[in-house]
Amino acid sequence: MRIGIIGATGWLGSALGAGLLSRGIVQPGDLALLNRSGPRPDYHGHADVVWARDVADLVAQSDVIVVSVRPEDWPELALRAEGRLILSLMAGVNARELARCGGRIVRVMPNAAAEIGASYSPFWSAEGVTDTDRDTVRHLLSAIGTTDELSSEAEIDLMTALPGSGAAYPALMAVAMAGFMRAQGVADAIAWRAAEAAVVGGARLLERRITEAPALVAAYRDYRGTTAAGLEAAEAAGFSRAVVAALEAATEKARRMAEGPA
Ligand SMILES: NC(=O)C1=CN([C@@H]2O[C@H](COP(=O)(O)OP(=O)(O)OC[C@H]3O[C@@H](n4cnc5c(N)ncnc54)[C@H](O)[C@@H]3O)[C@@H](O)[C@H]2O)C=CC1
Ligand SMILES: O=C(O)[C@@H]1CCC=N1
Repeated sequence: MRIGIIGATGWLGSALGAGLLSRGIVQPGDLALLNRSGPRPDYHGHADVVWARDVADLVAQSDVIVVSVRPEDWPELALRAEGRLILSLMAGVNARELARCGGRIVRVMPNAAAEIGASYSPFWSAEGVTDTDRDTVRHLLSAIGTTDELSSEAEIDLMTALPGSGAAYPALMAVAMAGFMRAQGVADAIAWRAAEAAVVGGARLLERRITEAPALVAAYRDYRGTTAAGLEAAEAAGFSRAVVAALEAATEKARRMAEGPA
């Protein structure tokens, strides 16, 4: 099966291309790539991938087309892809709009952990997508992590807010934590290591047991010690409310983008 990636050297397109090649899901000669800056002599260690001349050339050389350009760049693509399976990674471009290209539409919401094969990339299939297409989608997404099929397109907007945000909120928390340490006079490198211990070490502790998070919070609270004091102050300052507000704002933005200009 020939795969085409539009936006192949961008953040996500590149991560997907790397994952597809390194896992042998696609052979280099069956991977057609398009970007704005033109062909590169090396693509993730491969010289023999196919660089398309333009969108029409990419479509001609692909059975499945991954659209990994930013939402604002979608209209200018003027994609015509009759009979092709289209995987759109774009936030806020709805299936009705995508269907104008003539292909069978699947919307996927990956995240930046695709870079390390750890994206959770739920997808939603529009009308006309077959069970064979679904198998193809699952197979391709295994290149960057795990997936589930969603039952409604509306859930894609929710998935755009989370998990689409990827490392954004952990990074924001790390910035605030390291900032506190530095403000107390702690050396830069040590301040960052302290933040890393909480954000990265904490995340690793929760890996594959995230449903135990409430019990973990309760366990810390039970000490009635320093962390309990911190958790209480965080909640009093609106920590959980801030998380919900962030996810509401991101979901709302995705919905507004999908509705198009007022
Ligand atoms: N970066 C992220 O964490 C996530 C991004 N997404 C979605 O994935 C899509 C891609 O995002 P990123 O990879 O982060 O963006 P990016 O800006 O890193 O990559 C987009 C690439 O598309 C290329 N491009 C734009 N117009 C083109 C055209 N006409 N022909 C060929 N190439 C063209 C750009 O030159 C760029 O390299 C976006 O629609 C975004 O909403 C979804 C989930 C997470
Ligand atoms: O921030 C964005 O718009 C992209 C889409 C989802 C995550 N990142």
